[in-house]
Amino acid sequence: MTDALPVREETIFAPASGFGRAAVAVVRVSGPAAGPALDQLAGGRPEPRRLSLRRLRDPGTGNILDQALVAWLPGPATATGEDMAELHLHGGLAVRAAVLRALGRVPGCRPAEAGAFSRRAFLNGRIDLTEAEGIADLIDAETEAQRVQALRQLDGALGRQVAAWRETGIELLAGAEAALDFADEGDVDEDGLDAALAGRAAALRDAIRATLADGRRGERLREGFCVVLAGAPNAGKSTLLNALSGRDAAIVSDIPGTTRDAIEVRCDLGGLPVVLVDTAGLRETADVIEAEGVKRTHHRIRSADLVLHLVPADGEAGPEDFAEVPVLRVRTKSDLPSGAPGEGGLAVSAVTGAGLDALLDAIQGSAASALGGDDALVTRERHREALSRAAGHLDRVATAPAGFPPELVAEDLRLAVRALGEVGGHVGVEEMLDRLFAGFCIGK
Ligand SMILES: Nc1nc2c(ncn2[C@@H]2O[C@H](COP(=O)(O)OP(=O)(O)OP(=O)(O)O)[C@@H](O)[C@H]2O)c(=O)[nH]1
Ligand SMILES: [K+]
Ligand SMILES: [Mg+2]
Repeated sequence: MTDALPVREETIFAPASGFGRAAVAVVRVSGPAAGPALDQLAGGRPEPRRLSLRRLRDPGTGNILDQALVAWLPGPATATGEDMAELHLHGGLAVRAAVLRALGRVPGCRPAEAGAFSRRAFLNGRIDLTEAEGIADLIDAETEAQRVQALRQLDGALGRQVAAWRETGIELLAGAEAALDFADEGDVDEDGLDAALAGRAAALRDAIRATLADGRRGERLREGFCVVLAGAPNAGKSTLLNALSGRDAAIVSDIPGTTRDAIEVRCDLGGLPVVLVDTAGLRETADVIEAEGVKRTHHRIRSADLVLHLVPADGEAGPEDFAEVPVLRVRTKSDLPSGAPGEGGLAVSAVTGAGLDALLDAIQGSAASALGGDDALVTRERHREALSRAAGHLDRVATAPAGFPPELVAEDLRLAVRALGEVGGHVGVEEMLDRLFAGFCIGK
């Protein structure tokens, strides 16, 4: 990132490790007063980038607070780009509270709000927006596949690709601007330039569209593969949710219409994140609360990645209309004598456990084919929206009819570059102007 922003004036501090007692608690400090904070609490700044054992004292009273490992990390080559200090304390609640209190007394120091360290890292150009999102996703990752995807994004896979596209877009824009400048002077072959420009814009558009045609694998992996359990009341949905997740998450009873609110349980199936959703049984009902539950069920079904349509061995199939969502029919209560002959699908019994492993395998298989395949670069709707917009502007350039006003071509390229810049948080035009003047320097 090239847009240099001023270093923040304030110094922030916060525990970097979790809450609750632990062997060690790490407190991080970032900003111009990080050094003075070490001077006042630790009696000086140790050798940079080395952990040193120090007695921490309250700067007001001189009382010893803890024995801690202390690091002095002068900027700008730090996580935030600012001067930083790290205090590795004994992880007791009172120790940490006392040290945080003492830091609060250092002039210019204040507690950090959520995300403040990453925000500074972004503002100081240490990471781009996609890397900041990668950090957040890595911290939130619950399954192996999510961890791998988050780390790939933190490592810059998406950021680098989009930056390369943006570079190409800036080159095209510079070319278009130059053509505009010299159009009146008659020393540029306008038709030839237009054809080349259109061809390169089309290639860039196609590259972006190919990346977008990923079946939303990246977003689904972040959010979890959503499996909705649906069927008539008393089909055994809540019982099956509990059996599949190994948790007593949903209320079960022999009263039809027990479940009203959708109940979600997140699971790890072979390293893949799967969200199981229990829903209200589908039926016409005069009960307003149950009717609201049924409405919510329909909503859940529409946004599902897979619907398990539960049909009890001893009962009716219930409604069959599940729109465009993939449906797996599951015959429940297979321990009961069957009223109707089985018509394919899987048969399970929550009472005997029969068929549960096969059902889990089937769910895992669907999740694997939806989430697996080539590594997805796009992991959020934000990326998808900006990239689609960029591709749309490039498409207008690629398909512009002969004689299309060059100002409008340049404007579309500018908007495409801007949309690409939004992905990584680079939206400045300075860089573009630098390049324009550097690449087309003709003594004007
Ligand atoms: N024999 C047998 N009974 C089951 C099985 N699964 C569920 N049941 C019983 O079927 C009844 C309904 O189970 P629920 O899990 O509450 O059914 P549901 O589909 O969630 O019902 P609603 O929330 O009312 O739509 C309960 O009495 C369960 O004990 C099974 O595999 N075998
Ligand atoms: K029930
Ligand atoms: Mg239920």
